[in-house]
Amino acid sequence: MKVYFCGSIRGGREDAHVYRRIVQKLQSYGSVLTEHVSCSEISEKGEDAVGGDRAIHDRDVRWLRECDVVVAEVTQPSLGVGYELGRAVTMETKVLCLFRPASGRSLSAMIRGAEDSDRFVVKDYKEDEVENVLEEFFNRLKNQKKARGEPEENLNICI
Ligand SMILES: O=c1[nH]c(=O)n([C@H]2C[C@H](O)[C@@H](COP(=O)(O)O)O2)cc1CO
Repeated sequence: MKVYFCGSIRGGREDAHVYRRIVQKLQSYGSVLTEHVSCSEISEKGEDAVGGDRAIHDRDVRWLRECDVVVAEVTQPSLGVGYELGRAVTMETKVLCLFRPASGRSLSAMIRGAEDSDRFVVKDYKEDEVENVLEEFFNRLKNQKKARGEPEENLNICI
């Protein structure tokens, strides 16, 4: 299974340690295409990519098309993450958004209001619960897949 992880880069790197924790857990489910988002070496300046921002955008949109599921940490507001989520909705890819109310922030209505408890799931959580929240989500996906009689090794969760 291919997972696309979204987290803030130019929007601010305050939550990079949480992204690391999420990506570590996601790697137990499959390959994380955007592992770099969780790297402590990536600053608010973003990646120093050959081809610049165009190359970053085109690669990420290609990965979005390729992935089976999108997981986004949305506590730190980020234009790029919002854009990725909008593109994922259009592609009809399954999305999990994770938000920490303890931050004192209020999640955008365009994310919270997109929740449909199926294809677009928004979950409030506390940092120490993150592995359990992911486990619950991926177990549910597995069960949905089983119910549809899909083969175990191809966890394609675009419903
Ligand atoms: O250098 C980058 N590399 C990259 O992959 N992104 C993608 C992945 C992140 O989920 C998202 C972050 O967007 P932003 O930088 O606007 O916070 O955009 C964003 C940047 C910088 O904008």
